[in-house]
Amino acid sequence: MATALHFSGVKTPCPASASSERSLQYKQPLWSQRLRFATCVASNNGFYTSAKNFSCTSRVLRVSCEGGGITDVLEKKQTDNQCLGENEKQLTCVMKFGGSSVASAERMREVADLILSFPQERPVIVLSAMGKTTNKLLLAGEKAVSCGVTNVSTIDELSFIKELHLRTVDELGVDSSIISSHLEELEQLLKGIAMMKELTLRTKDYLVSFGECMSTRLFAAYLNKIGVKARQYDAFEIGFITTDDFTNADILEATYPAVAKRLHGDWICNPAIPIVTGFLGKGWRSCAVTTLGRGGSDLTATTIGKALGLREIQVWKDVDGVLTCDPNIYPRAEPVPYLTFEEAAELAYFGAQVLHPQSMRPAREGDIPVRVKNSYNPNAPGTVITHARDMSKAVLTSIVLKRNVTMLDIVSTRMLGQYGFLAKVFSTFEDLGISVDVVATSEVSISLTLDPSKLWSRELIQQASELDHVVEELEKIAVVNLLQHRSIISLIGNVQRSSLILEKAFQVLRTNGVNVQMISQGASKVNISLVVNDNEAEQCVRALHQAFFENDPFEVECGSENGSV
Ligand SMILES: Nc1ncnc2c1ncn2[C@@H]1O[C@H](COP(=O)(O)OP(=O)(O)O)[C@@H](O)[C@H]1O
Ligand SMILES: N[C@@H](CC(=O)OP(=O)(O)O)C(=O)O
Repeated sequence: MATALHFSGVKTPCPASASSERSLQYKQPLWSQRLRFATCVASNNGFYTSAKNFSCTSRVLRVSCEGGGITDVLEKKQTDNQCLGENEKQLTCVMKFGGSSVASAERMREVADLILSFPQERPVIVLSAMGKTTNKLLLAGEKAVSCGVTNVSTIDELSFIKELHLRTVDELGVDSSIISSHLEELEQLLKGIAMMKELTLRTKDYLVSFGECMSTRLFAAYLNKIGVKARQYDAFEIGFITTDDFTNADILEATYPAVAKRLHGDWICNPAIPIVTGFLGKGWRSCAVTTLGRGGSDLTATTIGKALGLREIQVWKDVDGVLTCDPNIYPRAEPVPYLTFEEAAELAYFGAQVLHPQSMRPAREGDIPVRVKNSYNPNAPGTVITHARDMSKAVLTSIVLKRNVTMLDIVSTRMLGQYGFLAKVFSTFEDLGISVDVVATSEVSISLTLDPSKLWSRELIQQASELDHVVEELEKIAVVNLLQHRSIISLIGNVQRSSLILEKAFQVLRTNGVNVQMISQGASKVNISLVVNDNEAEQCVRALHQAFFENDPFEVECGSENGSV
């Protein structure tokens, strides 16, 4: 049945006219009036016709129909799934907003408006914790270990988190009961840590989960308050099944069908925008809350994208996309318009904080484009990451820096031609559970770097003794030189043009008096890695950026037409 459209926002006066098109402006976002789920009908002096071309942006509804003037616009209310049009039965995309995008009530309002400005989408929203909440929670946990139970309530970071979330409740005008039990439980947990004088990896994951659990509840409540039907989900309750590697868990295959069933099923039964906690999962054996590694909400988003076979995965950040280098090292970094999954994965793995290292895998497997956008500057085109792109003109795409890397030079004590040397070296690392980043070998020696993220997840003292242990084990078969405070500079680009890249890179490094201690061209064909001293690394990145992206006479001299030099 057609009923008059009662938007709570005030319509701008719009006299009846002979025009076949009407634009109506509303104070409230139209989406919040659930117009998305309505069939719009235009009335021509009492004769109702299905509106042709019914479109709306956030606050403007534009309706046109054949056969004369429109005097009113009516909607057919949707009450249940029977009313979902065939193409409305699918969610369309996932939009992930990182901590910087939801750092305050004001930012949450802007993000809500941003989502509503895509009325054609039926998105799944993934959120990180507000601002720097995850860091604060970890610090609070560390302080709790030694501060004594009675002092827990005075931990600065706990006060900060409480104040931030309660202020956000107030400013958004939502009910504080949606997060009050979480805040109480958080304090109890910190008291538990203080009592035990211990913060295990498992407890760390449970502790940081409060950040995402609260941000999603706040945001869902706000959407519901402004009339946009939204439903909050804790990822660990809807099928995000992971390994039990606390602080760095991997998503297991069972996740995809479970998440699809839950989100799709709920949408079909009772459509409401899903608001899902990023970063969190549930260990398959422990059944405890796990986390996917720092920045893991990107992986949550791509996992949902693949699970539901969505059209696009959007990750909204505070930068205009993936940039030519870290803007904190060199502010003149430029957005990269297109990347392949392989380039993006390599970039993330080698240290570009902008994407989680594992996040490209589900997107690549599902062949779903990932768009990296700026929530502070939505009009910027951002970066589109797909399976393939035109590489004919590509030389260098981005420069990435990974600091504080440990390098090992391992020289066999045996004669040339001794088989099994490489196998012995790598089995030592396997036994110790340490992964290796960059490798260069000759018949009797290996230089390699150790993945710092695997070491970082351990206590500092443990790290030092693990390194001693590595050296001890390797010294049974080789002379080992442990070199710390190194950096890996990764040149992500078209390795088909490696000679050109290397020629140019080495000229820059020589001019800057930098000695490269190791070089490796990965099998991926998109990455050349150079190892230099930590204290020279940032200067190298800036000089390389200037040479590759800012003044380019060199390419004309060295590059040949077909790309090989
Ligand atoms: N190559 C790069 N391109 C874009 N941003 C980068 C790059 N390297 C480092 N960054 C940093 O990554 C930040 C965005 O990632 P992150 O903080 O994880 O975003 P969010 O919390 O919004 O998901 C940027 O603010 C920027 O400082
Ligand atoms: N809050 C988590 C997860 C995350 O993905 O955050 P962000 O999207 O802000 O990088 C972290 O800080 O690691």
